[in-house]
Amino acid sequence: MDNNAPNHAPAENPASPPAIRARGVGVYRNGRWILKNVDWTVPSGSCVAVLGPNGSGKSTLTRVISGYMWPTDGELSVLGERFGSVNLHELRESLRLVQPTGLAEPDSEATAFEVALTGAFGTVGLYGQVTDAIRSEAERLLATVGLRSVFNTPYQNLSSGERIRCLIARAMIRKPRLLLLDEPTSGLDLLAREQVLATIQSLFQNGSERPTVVLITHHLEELPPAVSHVLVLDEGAVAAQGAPEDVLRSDLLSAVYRCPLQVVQSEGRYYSRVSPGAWDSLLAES
Ligand SMILES: Nc1ncnc2c1ncn2[C@@H]1O[C@H](COP(=O)(O)OP(=O)(O)OP(=O)(O)O)[C@@H](O)[C@H]1O
Repeated sequence: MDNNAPNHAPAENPASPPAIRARGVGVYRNGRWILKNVDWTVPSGSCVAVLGPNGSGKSTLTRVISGYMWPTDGELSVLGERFGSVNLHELRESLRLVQPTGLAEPDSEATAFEVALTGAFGTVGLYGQVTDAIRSEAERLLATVGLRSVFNTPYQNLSSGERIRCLIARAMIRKPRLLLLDEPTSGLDLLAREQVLATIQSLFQNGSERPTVVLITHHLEELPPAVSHVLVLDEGAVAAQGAPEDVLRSDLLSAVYRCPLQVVQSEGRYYSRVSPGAWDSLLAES
């Protein structure tokens, strides 16, 4: 990796502990390190992105942060609580992980509204007592993510983009302090992708109760302008981290993605353009 790759951790605010603080975090599985020596600090209330190609360790890092995978090495604190001395069950009450296809799929016959309501109880089905306050919060959140017109549509009939926005509304109903979005735009067409990105951006424009958001993605096109810090992973290690304008550089990302590309910036968004003639080198035998 380029020795000039930026490695700027965001400044820590002593008044509020960082949402995530990793020091030398590593994960060893099946005879190799799938995450290596990760130092990373995420300020509370920020929107950050984890970027990297397939197999670079993004999901592993997400699993570690959400307490579903235990690090082999290093120190990790999430929401001010240090792993090893915290009750993970209690910590998970304050964080939410949203994935297009998660382990716990919603009841497909439940309506979008009912799926959003289940977020209040952290269950797949709707078993708890639904109060008026929970109902009105679910309605407000579904409207915020642009799903007012499909309130009563069964989840199974929602489009892929509508489903992920419904899951974001579901995740937000308990006002999590940390929201992990693992490739929320995976498999979406352009409009659906932009609607999800607009949803994430809107979390940062509305209200003071916004959570810290960690967005995991392969593509720099999928970073909303709210992203203030980017962690780039390559083969389980930190390739670079810092402000988007410092990290989303053509040379750095060409090296990480093993593909000559040019990064174009426009109005807070970033786009990659594969360099003309790159295909010749991509098909060259090694
Ligand atoms: N439990 C595990 N045991 C062994 N190897 C694993 C385990 N989980 C992940 N890996 C390996 O670790 C590497 C990183 O995987 P991970 O899923 O974190 O990458 P990723 O960046 O999320 O990839 P993608 O973008 O394709 O989802 C891969 O080579 C994967 O095969």
